[in-house]
Amino acid sequence: MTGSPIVALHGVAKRYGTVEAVRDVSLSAAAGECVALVGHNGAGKTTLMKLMLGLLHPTRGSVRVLGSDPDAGAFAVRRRIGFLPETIAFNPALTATEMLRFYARLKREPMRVVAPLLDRVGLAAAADRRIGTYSKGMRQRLGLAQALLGEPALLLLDEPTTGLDPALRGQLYGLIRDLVRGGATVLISTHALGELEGVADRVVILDRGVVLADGSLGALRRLARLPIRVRVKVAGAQAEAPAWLRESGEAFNGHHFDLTCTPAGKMALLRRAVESGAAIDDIEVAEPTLDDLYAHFLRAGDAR
Ligand SMILES: Nc1ncnc2c1ncn2[C@@H]1O[C@H](COP(=O)(O)OP(=O)(O)OP(=O)(O)O)[C@@H](O)[C@H]1O
Repeated sequence: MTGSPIVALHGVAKRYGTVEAVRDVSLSAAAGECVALVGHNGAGKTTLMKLMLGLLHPTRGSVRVLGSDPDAGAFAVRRRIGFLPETIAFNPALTATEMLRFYARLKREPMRVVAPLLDRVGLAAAADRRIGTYSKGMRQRLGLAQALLGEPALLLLDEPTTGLDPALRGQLYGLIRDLVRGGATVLISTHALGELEGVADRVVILDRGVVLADGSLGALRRLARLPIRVRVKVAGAQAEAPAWLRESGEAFNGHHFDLTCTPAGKMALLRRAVESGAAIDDIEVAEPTLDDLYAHFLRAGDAR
């Protein structure tokens, strides 16, 4: 990380009455970094974003955004932040152009930025249609255009892919990657760790207000050391399979054996299977998925 972080939280807690929504959270995001906040419902993702926006005051700890305390609410800082809330309600009677002009005025941005922004999010052709006629994906893209007003240095996107089909999700993540390449810092909250490959530089896994893990997907995979599953299909009957396979694998479905190995042991296992020659018909290797990784950290959190 170079320079001072764009977002820095230290020992942050937030209570709503008796509910401890966030407990002792420390995290940071550098310029040009995409950080994902991943957690189930109620994990504290939205609360963290609201703290970063200065909409909430922490019960404990410190929050710094773009070098300032967001609680102070300085306009110069707020205009450099873009926010896409989890649910955004637009006036259905207005067109996208009218709506975005309204938001541009609030952010003191010139009207000339509106048309290029709508083009950037793929809404140029529908710019003068009433928002009431828009699909969920189109409304979400309009929400993103609103968040992008003023070329923000920091973008907070609260569950931006909820309700989007896989193609639209891919487009949204493409846009996010472009913004990050352009130097913006992006924080995305999501339930779906599986979507983040190639998008998030870092992932912060949250559960019930606590950070369970924080690192790149590669680092989290190394930390979790989840086993690799290998399914071996034998050519003949299971009883005639090579002894090493019968001893170390679990017979499955008449012609298969299921085995697990560590990443370091994978090649040795595959060589052994290949050396068994015609006795083995096929080998399937299933690396742990991101959903497996997420489940692992949640289990580890439960055990604490
Ligand atoms: N204004 C509030 N008053 C009381 N409790 C609240 C308030 N806002 C949030 N909470 C509680 O704080 C906890 C964290 O909520 P938060 O909305 O931050 O989670 P989240 O991870 O964004 O969840 P989701 O994925 O459902 O949006 C939850 O238990 C929630 O019920």
